[in-house]
Amino acid sequence: MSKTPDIIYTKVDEAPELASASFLPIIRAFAGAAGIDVGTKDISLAGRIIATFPEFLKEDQRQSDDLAELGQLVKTPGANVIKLPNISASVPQLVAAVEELQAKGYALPDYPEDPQTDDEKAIRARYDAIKGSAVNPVLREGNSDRRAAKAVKNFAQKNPHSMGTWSSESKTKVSSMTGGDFYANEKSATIIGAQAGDAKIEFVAADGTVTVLKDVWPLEEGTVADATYMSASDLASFLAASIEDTKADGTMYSLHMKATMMKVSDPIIFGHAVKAWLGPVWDAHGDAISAAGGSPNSGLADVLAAIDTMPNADAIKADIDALDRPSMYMVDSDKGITNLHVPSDVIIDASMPAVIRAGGKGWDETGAKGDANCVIPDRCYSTIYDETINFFKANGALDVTTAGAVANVGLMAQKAEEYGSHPTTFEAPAKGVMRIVLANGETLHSHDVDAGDIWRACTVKKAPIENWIELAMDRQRLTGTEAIFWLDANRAHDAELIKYVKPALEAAGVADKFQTMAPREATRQSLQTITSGKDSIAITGNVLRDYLTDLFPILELGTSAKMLSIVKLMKGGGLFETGAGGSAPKHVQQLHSENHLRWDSMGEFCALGESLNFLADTQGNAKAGVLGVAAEAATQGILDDNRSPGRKAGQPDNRHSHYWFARYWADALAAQSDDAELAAHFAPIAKALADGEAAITAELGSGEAPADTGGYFRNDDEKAAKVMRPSETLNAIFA
Ligand SMILES: NC(=O)C1=CN([C@@H]2O[C@H](COP(=O)(O)OP(=O)(O)OC[C@H]3O[C@@H](n4cnc5c(N)ncnc54)[C@H](OP(=O)(O)O)[C@@H]3O)[C@@H](O)[C@H]2O)C=CC1
Ligand SMILES: O=C(O)CCC(=O)C(=O)O
Ligand SMILES: [Mg+2]
Repeated sequence: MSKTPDIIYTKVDEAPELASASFLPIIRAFAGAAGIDVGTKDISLAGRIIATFPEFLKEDQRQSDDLAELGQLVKTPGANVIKLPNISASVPQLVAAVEELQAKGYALPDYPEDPQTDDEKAIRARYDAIKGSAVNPVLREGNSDRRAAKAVKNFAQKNPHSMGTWSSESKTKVSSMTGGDFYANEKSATIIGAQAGDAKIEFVAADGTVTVLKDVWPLEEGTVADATYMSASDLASFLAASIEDTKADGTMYSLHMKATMMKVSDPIIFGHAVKAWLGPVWDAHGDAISAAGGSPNSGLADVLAAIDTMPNADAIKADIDALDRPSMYMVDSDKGITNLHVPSDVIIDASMPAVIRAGGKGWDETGAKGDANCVIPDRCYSTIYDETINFFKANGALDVTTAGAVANVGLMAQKAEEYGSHPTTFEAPAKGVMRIVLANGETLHSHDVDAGDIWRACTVKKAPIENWIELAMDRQRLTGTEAIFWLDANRAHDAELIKYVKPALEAAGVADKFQTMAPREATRQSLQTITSGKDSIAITGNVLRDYLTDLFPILELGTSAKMLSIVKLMKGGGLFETGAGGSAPKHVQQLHSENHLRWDSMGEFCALGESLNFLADTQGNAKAGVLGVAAEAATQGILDDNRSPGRKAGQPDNRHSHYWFARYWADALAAQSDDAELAAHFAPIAKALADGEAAITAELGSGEAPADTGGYFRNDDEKAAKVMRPSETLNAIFA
């Protein structure tokens, strides 16, 4: 068996993958000089699709299941993985990726939108496993430590990004249900003694017939197990009312969900919103639209495309146009893409901070800026956005130049909480009872449900909870700052967690260093703390980890892409995620049309330094330590000299920032005295990089439209290398 590389750098999609075409060869050249082997694993959407269907493909088209291999590796002490953001695909994205691969000669099966035969159902199940957030939960075998490196925070304070102004007159608000939601119906318990073992999830129909929905659901001792549901009829009433409410306010309508991460429940909720928006048109034509292949769960775009194929398309569209609706928050007003078009276009962790950063503003169909009604049906976490908006209305926008930082310690390991609930989420088939039956025959939780109610169960295991509390204690001790457990004693699940947290803090004698507050109160207090220039640590569950590590960085730094994002794996390895941001589809479009890549690799720079230092610490690899310290100096150099990419074609872009990173890195290695061999090796490289500056920056170009990388979901490696490594002078230095 071949040796596992010292560091694994993931192959992903979209902008970060394009950036890798330029940056990875540089990393390999530097690491190679120190005898460090950097391998790759393909976790891209296209790669995962190809790995799933070998029997449809020619021998030379097949590829290994790298995600599964990586999923094993992260459970070993030697793991050292740099994980870039990958696509968590909605159905429209998945279908587009399959179509691109088919056009490239991969004889993949079509995605069965409406599977009928057993074969189609089996194919659909295999595709569904690729859908949504299929990667992160597999790799996150540890809890999350996300924060801005000191240098990054200092840079943001000295170079504040643009922020919209907040007025106390703003009509922007968050709207949530007042009952019947997941928050209202949650039940939670900790598994003890004979309750442990394989549980079942069952649906009991009104006539007593029992259907087993999940046969083997292992629940270990100490696991916190929850169940809850959202009433479909309460949701529908709420959505209809929220449209009227938006009209009365004179604002624009927007819906904010996480259809990628919550890949079962949230597309259903999204579908309800599409149906509510279409109102009487859906009532009249819904069945026919469905028969024509239109699925509201896939968004308004999918429904409109189906209508286009119908004989009475014009009449239906006229009815839609005639609806009395408020204005709509747009994803792209130039292209007519509404908030309801595609479920993956408006992802709450990025979309709500965008509205808040802009001073509560969105853009409507005409491209006009205005206030928005931000509809977030469930109340479990919507309060954080509501409170943030209230805070800025009362106090004005955050002053970036003086604000402190909110770091996050997030409970994430082993598919913690809601983000692990996909296999245990069900739409109730009829009126009846949903229940969890334990190994000992006891019913743990049960709910009376109606047809269409969205019921889900989820768990968090004991070891991850204990590890999370320890991580929180470590971070608090190392920083000495305010530290808040964002837990709501009135919420069933949080109350179970508090039973772990309180005694653990008391046993360690540090209870006085921590506070526990419900999300709304914790939001207010954290905003007060950073407004006064101090720092806070938010210790949260998995969903708030996701939301807060975009919300605060986007307010404080302008983007979450610059965050340090460390996952201390529970088996001893390290997973270094690059930033908290996504994969920025807009950036790819800009590269293709203008040959400018505005992706900022700051997240990769930070992760690289951490990964090398981790290699030094865990493997006693002194050369890795020298490279790691030098990489940190290079990151500092990028910040000090403002070498990050500009947004517009013609400005220095991602490729330029990699040149500068290489140069600062080589300078630091040449200048250090801990390793004479490395210093001698890098001295001539540093000189060549400096001497070549004029030629290299000219060759790197930017703004010579268009650029062809040979694909969107699957680039042609040679073409991508040509676009992303256009400087012969630079390439020759690392040849
Ligand atoms: N960890 C992971 O694997 C994650 C994956 N995703 C996936 O990414 C895709 C898009 O997600 P979405 O949440 O819409 O976010 P985007 O990737 O579109 O990011 C939102 C905006 O943030 C800015 N941004 C993000 N990263 C960078 C960067 N490195 N450099 C400069 N600017 C940056 C860009 O602003 P501007 O356009 O103004 O330049 C961008 O448009 C989806 O497929 C999603 O599933 C999302 C989150 C995390
Ligand atoms: O896995 C995903 O889809 C998104 C993850 C994410 O947004 C995060 O962890 O911040
Ligand atoms: Mg996120």
